[in-house]
Amino acid sequence: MTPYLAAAPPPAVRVRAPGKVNLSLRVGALQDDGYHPLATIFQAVALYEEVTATQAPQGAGISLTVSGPQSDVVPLDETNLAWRAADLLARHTGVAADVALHVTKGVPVAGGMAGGSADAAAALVACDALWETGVPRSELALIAAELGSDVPFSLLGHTAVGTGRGQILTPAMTRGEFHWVFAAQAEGLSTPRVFAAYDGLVTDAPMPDPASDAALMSALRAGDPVALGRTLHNDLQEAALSLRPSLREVLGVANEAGALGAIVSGSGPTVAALARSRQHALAVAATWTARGVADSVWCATAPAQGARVLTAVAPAK
Ligand SMILES: C[C@@](CO)(OP(=O)(O)O)[C@H](O)COP(=O)(O)OP(=O)(O)OC[C@H]1O[C@@H](n2ccc(N)nc2=O)[C@H](O)[C@@H]1O
Ligand SMILES: Nc1ncnc2c1ncn2[C@@H]1O[C@H](COP(=O)(O)OP(=O)(O)O)[C@@H](O)[C@H]1O
Repeated sequence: MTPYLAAAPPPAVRVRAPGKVNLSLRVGALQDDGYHPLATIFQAVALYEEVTATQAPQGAGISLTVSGPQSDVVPLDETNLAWRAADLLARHTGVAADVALHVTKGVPVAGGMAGGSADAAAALVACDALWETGVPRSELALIAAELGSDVPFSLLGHTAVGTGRGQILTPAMTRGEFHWVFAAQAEGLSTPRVFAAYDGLVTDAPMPDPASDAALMSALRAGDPVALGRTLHNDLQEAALSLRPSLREVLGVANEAGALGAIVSGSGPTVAALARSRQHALAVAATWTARGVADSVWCATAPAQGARVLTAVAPAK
């Protein structure tokens, strides 16, 4: 009898990368390059995007599919951050960009939680492994910064201070696990629009200084969620609220539910609430759901690891 020989699967690499919340986001005045200087403290949360990069036939180029929550509103062309990441890495290394990308969404879209940036970080790591380009992490971080200000943090993960446009990172020391709840909205907010609203509200913003967050940093080092809740800060919050006034109620309901702190996540419209424990996180989530102020509610612990390979199928020998 002739043995059945299954075709070997093509080489493929699956990577996951986390979303984030800005524990503090301090924003300076608009610069000539179109960006605002930031002093921010990023924390990666255990809500993950997954990107699978599968070797495509020579000359096939890049293709992309997306699944998961809100995948219908994610672009499928060369504007997608995962696509741009594969293309940029290929140009950088001189490799032919023949790859089929699949993105599984696990972070709210256009929610101020950097889901697209996580896709870019994951695609960089996946294509680097698939193409065996061996680009060091430090160089991947520079490529990541070309794709977006939040992308280097998604590579790094955990908790870090971000300066410059948010791309210059210094890891922060933390203790223990924090319990977050997120109230997401189906309709996102555009990051440039929120920064523009900030410019309209705040004239003469001073240069942001990471030293302003000394109390927050000591709460992180102590693993003290009560102190962390009191020191959460977001300069973009009023701008996001001016564009989406209904978020005030979302913040109010979190406070009624006993959240240790509640803020708009980055440029919004997701609202992040810090809970005392996993049980308390579920209670805050239930209150948001019962009051009908969020389109979806997500619980996640933090900090979470940065972009990393989950599985890899090697080429057939
Ligand atoms: C606000 C933050 C906070 O972490 O994230 P989100 O809440 O949107 O996820 C980030 O600064 C967003 O980073 P990211 O989404 O990567 O933005 P980019 O692609 O670099 O820039 C998009 C646009 O946002 C504005 N922008 C971004 C970063 C910055 N430091 N100053 C800015 O003014 C600019 O108008 C820019 O053209
Ligand atoms: N892979 C991607 N996933 C989600 N959105 C993407 C992606 N690539 C590009 N985009 C575009 O970027 C916008 C913001 O993306 P996202 O990272 O989810 O939000 P935010 O910048 O608020 O954290 C989306 O509205 C979408 O048009």
